Amino acid sequence: MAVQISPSILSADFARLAEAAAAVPNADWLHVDVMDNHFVPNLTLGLPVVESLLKATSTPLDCHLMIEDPDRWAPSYAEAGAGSVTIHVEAAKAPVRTLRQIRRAGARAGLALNPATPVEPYEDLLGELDMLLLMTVDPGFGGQRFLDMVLPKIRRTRELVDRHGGQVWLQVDGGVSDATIERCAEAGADVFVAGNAVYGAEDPARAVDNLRALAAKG
Ligand SMILES: O=C(CO)[C@H](O)[C@H](O)COP(=O)(O)O
Ligand SMILES: [Fe+2]
Repeated sequence: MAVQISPSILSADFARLAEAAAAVPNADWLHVDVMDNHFVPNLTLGLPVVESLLKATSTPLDCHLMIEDPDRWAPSYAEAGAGSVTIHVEAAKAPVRTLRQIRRAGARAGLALNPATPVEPYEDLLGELDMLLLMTVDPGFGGQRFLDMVLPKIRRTRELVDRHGGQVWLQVDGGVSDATIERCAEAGADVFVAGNAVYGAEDPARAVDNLRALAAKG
């Protein structure tokens, strides 16, 4: 699968989200971090902002829900028009039902795993998924240091996914930068979220191109 880059608007200016979207016309997705101050100790944005963003950009939205009770909230993001909706396995009580609802509403269904959550117990869920998100930091904040300890899990997940036909995208999120993206790609990731590495750069679009080129090497 070709490399995909999903800049995280968590690292952009929240008063200028439409401009942040326009700054990366070469991105495959815009990554939207929804945090509720319960599942993670930070509060960001919710459905009304996602609805406004959908009107402001044609880049598909990759919504990463770091919230309690995703079973209740996730389908609304898909119904609103998000291209991809990812729920955390640590928070979902009925992940299969919720993933099916996301797909039925026309979005790609994603399942996210924290760094300390093993992937093996979820092998049977692969058929319900369009994307597996392996967090490479503990979720909650942008600008954290990439956790190398997740690399073996990325490798094992790539093997699992390939054994099941290779349809499921493998996304990494957290501390992905010029310095770490090749290692992630080499381990088997194909969708790369980057917040600080894109919006902390002087030229965000150039940063996307650089990340893409480095990932393609890995
Ligand atoms: O989900 C997230 C944090 O929980 C963000 O998507 C992630 O941290 C991106 O920011 P950065 O690339 O700066 O680490
Ligand atoms: Fe994220």
